[in-house]
Amino acid sequence: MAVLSKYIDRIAEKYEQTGLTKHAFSYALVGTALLALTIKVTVPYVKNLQEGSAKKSKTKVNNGALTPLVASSDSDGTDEDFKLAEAEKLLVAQQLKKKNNKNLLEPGLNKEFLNQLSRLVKIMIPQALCYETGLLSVHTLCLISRTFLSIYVAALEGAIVKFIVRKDVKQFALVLLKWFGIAIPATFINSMIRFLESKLALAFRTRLVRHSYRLYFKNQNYYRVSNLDGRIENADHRLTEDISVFASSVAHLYSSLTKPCFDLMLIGLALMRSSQKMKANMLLGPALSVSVISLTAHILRIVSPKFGQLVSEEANRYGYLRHIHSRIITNAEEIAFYGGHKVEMQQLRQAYNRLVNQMNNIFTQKLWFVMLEQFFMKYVWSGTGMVMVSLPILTGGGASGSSSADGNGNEDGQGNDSSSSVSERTQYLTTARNLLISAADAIERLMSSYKEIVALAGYTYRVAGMLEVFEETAQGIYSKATVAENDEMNGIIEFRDGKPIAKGRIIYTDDAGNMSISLRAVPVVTPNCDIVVPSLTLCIEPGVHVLITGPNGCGKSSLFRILSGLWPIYAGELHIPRPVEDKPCMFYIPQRPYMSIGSLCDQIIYPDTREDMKRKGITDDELRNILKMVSLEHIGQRDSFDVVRDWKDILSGGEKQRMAVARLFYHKPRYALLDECTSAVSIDVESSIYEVAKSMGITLLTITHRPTLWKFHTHILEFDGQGSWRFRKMDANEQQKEKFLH
Ligand SMILES: Nc1ncnc2c1ncn2[C@@H]1O[C@H](COP(=O)(O)OP(=O)(O)OP(=O)(O)O)[C@@H](O)[C@H]1O
Repeated sequence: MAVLSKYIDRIAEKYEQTGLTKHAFSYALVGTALLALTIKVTVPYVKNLQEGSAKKSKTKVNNGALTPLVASSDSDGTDEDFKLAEAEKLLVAQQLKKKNNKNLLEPGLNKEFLNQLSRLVKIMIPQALCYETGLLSVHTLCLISRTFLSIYVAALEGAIVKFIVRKDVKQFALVLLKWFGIAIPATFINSMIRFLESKLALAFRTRLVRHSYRLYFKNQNYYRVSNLDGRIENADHRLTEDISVFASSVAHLYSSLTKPCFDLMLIGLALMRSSQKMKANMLLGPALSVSVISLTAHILRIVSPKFGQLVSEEANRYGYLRHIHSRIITNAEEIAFYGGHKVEMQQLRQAYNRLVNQMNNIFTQKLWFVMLEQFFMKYVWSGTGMVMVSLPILTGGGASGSSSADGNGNEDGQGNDSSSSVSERTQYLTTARNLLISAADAIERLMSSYKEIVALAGYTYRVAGMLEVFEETAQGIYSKATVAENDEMNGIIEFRDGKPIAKGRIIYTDDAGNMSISLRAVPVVTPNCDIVVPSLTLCIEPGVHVLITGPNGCGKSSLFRILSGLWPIYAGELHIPRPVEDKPCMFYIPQRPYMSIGSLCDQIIYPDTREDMKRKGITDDELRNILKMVSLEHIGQRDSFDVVRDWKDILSGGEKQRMAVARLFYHKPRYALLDECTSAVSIDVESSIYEVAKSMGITLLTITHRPTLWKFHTHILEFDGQGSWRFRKMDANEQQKEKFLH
């Protein structure tokens, strides 16, 4: 810098000889620098504008097609970027549409935030006397002790400087020793504050997690939230990441709000006391500092970006990125068979790019805000602090008298007086300076906690929103963006506030003599409110084995979802026998069986636990026998019942289906809902499975496309795919259908 200015000076001198003054030269230099800066800022902006309009015109020419036209002159890289940007825009548009549909408030420091926060606080601190309030009390005690220690340390440092100025070695050594002594409790309390903050965050998180897990598993909410309701995209992210960040920021905010408040209160008192000692005006300094701080805080509040919204959007995008990753992991084999890595990678890149864009946006907004914040806090406040500290000395009663005595070069006694007053003033100045630094630090933390509060609003919105949705879906209140009300539905589905009302009833029968399942005018309606079958009325008695047929998408599996209570019943009545302990009424087996985490035994008894199995008095030998019934005895011989393996990957498709049937034989329900559950099992094993099931007294409701299974059924329910259906007894010829087909 110095070399540069010398060089500029020399050039200016040269030009002075030609008649150009130094002033004119410096004006020209500053003007050129400003012009260069303006060009640097405006040119990229104008370029961006031009590119934006060029892209717009490109898409217009394409007549609104989703993929934009690719100009032949463009390089590959630009085309790729352009396509990604377009795909990203589509994603943004989709999310915006969803947001508009949700019609929810944006997160921020408002009444809604306070309401949501108070609801969450009640969950995190359920009683006045609990583990959390204990932690909070100890934490508060530590914070107060820390403030007292800071004031004491500031006073000690003032005394150290006083004894240095007085050249009093003995006293200096004594105070220094005290200063070291106090360091031990001070550092312990500092570390304790951090420890308690982490413990508090974990305690809050645990309460929230337990509460939300309870809700998540209430009334099959884990299914309803993702299948029947469209408000929460990634429940897993909200249940893990968001709750954790929310709990940490609440705990952090507690200490970053309370400690500065204590600091300010006690430091203010200490400062006033030391001003009083100096016989100066006690109120002038605090009044000045309060007005400067409130003015700067007001300016900062006005110009502060909406961090709450920004953080919430970032969390959304991060959640989406994780969602895509987990989809790829879940469907890795299918994607690999299709060779779909290009499409999947593009989707990942898009999701990542959207996250990066949002993060960049936050960084840019933070850059200018932090600059202004630092300017106020580091310079404006320091200046005010200097004025505050000097005011008692400049306006104080004792100061001027002693300085004039000093100046006149008085006798020894007066000389001693003046030197002691100088050391007193130095002590005051050092103590006041230290206290002011602590106070400034406290105010800075208070101001930055505003940002934290706004960010917390974002997390509160996501966590409280999740709990709200869980509570609603548990009660059967769903909201889906794709649901549209139209005239055709009016007779069947009733809408209130744009949401469909499930008016149908499930009635559990306790009559041991009537164990039939009956549907009375029940419509089959999808979660999007599409009516698949307008009205279904039938009665299935025990021993009435029903074969369900019809074209794809006609509502066969949907009927099972209604019977199992997964989908709401919008009208009519469903009568089912009340499930009694140890004997479920219905047991559903899907085409793609689910393998749980655990041992071979856990697979067979799912969803029972080992304790349930013991209680029912079922032995390992019986399990072996069940495995034999489904021709899986080799698995039982290969592994012990207790060995834990990844059964999803170890068993073949057919073996997994047979394992699912083993569960049926273990539970022995009244009715079995079999949804193409033996499609990968060989025909001979399949036939023996059906025979065993019937011999166990299980009534079969089977969806199948295999004619070989017809003979095991007595009735047939046929859907035509247009909403009509027929339920009738099968005739003898139909039962022997397989023979006719051969
Ligand atoms: N979760 C869902 N959300 C919205 N619509 C759904 C959902 N599940 C199924 N549907 C729709 O409901 C209709 C009936 O589906 P269902 O699964 O009952 O068909 P299906 O008769 O079992 O067909 P397939 O023989 O192909 O298994 C279909 O049009 C399907 O698109």
